[in-house]
Amino acid sequence: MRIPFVKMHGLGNDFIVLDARATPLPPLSPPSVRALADRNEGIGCDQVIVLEPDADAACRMRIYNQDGGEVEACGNASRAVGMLLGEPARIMTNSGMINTRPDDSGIAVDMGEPRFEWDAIPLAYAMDTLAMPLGWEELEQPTAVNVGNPHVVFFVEDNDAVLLDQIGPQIEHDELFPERINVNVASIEDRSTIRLRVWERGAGLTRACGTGACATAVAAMRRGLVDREVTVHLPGGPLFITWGEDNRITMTGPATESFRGTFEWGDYA
Ligand SMILES: N[C@@H](CCC[C@H](N)C(=O)O)C(=O)O
Repeated sequence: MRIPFVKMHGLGNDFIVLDARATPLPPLSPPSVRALADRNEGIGCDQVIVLEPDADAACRMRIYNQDGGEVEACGNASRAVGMLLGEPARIMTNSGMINTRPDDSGIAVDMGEPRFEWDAIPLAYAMDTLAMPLGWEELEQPTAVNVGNPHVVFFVEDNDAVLLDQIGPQIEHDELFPERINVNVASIEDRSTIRLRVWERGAGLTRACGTGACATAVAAMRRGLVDREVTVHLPGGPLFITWGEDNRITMTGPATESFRGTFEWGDYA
């Protein structure tokens, strides 16, 4: 059985998008996701995205990290799927409904409301005035933010100097985070500009992370470091983030289709 796919990216955070709205796909096992995502032997991507029918939305978007794990949210994939759908659209995810609409600079996504603590982290550690009681080198005073998926954000003088490929996996797998976590290191440039690098749970260093940009922006806003509209510069390019009076986050940025193709299901099942 040959399966069609669309290869897409948002600022270099890349996806294989499988459309199961009209024709259901066989269930995707973690080994199948890992094989598809493999950059040497598969198609290659950071996340595999599966679109399924949904009674209340244009589709249900299911998100699988490169390591095979299914997760709740993906900002860049939301813009990519929003671009595929074209019109303003409602997309159901494992963390709830999001809304996308075409915009002059790409796709704008209403990402919903942030939460600054959650069950996976003791409240005391989520307070941004406290240092983590752990030996995470120069990283301290984290803010824990859930924007559909879990993030921890560290503000440092120079985020390019942080050895994120080494410390990122340590924090991702720290016993403090039983669900594991996305790790953001950010530097404030001025009241409307943030530089950000992200170690993504289940995918490692990526060129951009949309939910990471949202989490970092609201963490910086909550600390009073920036205004309520910021540009977050990631290695792959900028995202524009606002946090409205209604407590909702809007993310705006580009989405790109790279190519389309088909693959033989049996090679990846
Ligand atoms: N790249 C994504 C986030 C994908 C999921 C994340 N790695 C997680 O495990 O929560 C984005 O653009 O938000």
